[in-house]
Amino acid sequence: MKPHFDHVALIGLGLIGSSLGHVIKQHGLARRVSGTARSAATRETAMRIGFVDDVHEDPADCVRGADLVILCTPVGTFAKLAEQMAPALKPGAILTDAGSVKCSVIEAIKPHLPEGVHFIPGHPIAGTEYSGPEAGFAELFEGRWCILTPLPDTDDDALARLKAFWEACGSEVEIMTPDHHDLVLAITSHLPHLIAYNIVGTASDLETVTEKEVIKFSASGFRDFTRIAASDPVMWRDIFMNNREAVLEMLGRFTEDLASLQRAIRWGDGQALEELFTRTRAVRRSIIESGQDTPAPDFGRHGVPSQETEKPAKKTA
Ligand SMILES: NC(=O)C1=CN([C@@H]2O[C@H](COP(=O)(O)OP(=O)(O)OC[C@H]3O[C@@H](n4cnc5c(N)ncnc54)[C@H](O)[C@@H]3O)[C@@H](O)[C@H]2O)C=CC1
Ligand SMILES: O=C(O)C(=O)Cc1ccc(O)cc1
Repeated sequence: MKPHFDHVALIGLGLIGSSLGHVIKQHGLARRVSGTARSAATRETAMRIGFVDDVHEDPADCVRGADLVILCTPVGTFAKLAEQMAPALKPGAILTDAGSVKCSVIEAIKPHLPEGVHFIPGHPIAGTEYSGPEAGFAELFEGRWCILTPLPDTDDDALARLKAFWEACGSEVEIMTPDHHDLVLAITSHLPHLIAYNIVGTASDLETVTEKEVIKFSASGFRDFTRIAASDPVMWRDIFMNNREAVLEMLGRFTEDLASLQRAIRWGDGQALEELFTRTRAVRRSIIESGQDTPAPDFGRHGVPSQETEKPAKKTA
């Protein structure tokens, strides 16, 4: 495939950054791929696996001369990274991100944007509960959606180039406004994670049921929740801190609906339960028919679930 960009810079080399490195290399989408990571261990791992050509500790060194820069760190880091990178960004470069939230990301980055840099927020709806540089794989984005939320003044040509890049990574691209993105993802991704974190937390807090029993008798429903609740704590802390309004709106609706289920159980209203369960089964069928149900393949399971993978390098005096 003809390179889409000459030089791509990946800021953050976890699941998303390493998967992008792999797919860019596999399909020859760039002549050179640079990466930033805070720790020497992550930089060494990235070079050993070979999904980048060079690594840097300083994000400004990484983006110098790059024509596509992709932020792949937790969304709470974006403002500081944008400030650090700004003086080194090349005029005409495209700056994008993979963050799971869009409105607050735009607010965080826009004040630092130098003149002539095309900023196009993005979000691949593709992931696993694994994190770190060993979790990535080239097929992560295949058949998955990637949402782009261009700003009113986004350059058409830059948008077309970024869209073509994501398509070459295997994704289908959908364009929407940042507000709409945050509302849709609040119900389809953020709330399900909150519910998973909550139910696994509740189960582990139960005094009358031992942790051993929770593990031993976990039916597949609970096990599915534990997979989601093993997702990176820092990444998800940042998502909830940065999509507050939309998550609270959806949580309000969710708790109202939960209360009506509680009422149906209390008053023995089996018909209400059956009607809802029939409706939800149809939703599941539609997802299967749309082809969005394929789980991430096993080769995406080499990272680290449920713990931060890269600690910042200790400062030496
Ligand atoms: N994990 C998933 O399933 C998906 C994640 N996303 C988004 O993509 C972004 C990256 O997520 P993952 O790759 O999954 O996370 P990850 O935890 O696997 O990787 C993030 C990397 O960034 C590093 N990092 C943190 N702060 C940094 C800083 N200030 N400077 C440099 N590096 C720093 C971390 O140490 C880690 O190595 C997040 O914004 C997340 O919301 C989007 C789609 C799916
Ligand atoms: O592993 C899962 O179930 C996910 O939901 C992955 C995921 C996590 C965060 C995103 O912003 C998009 C996709």
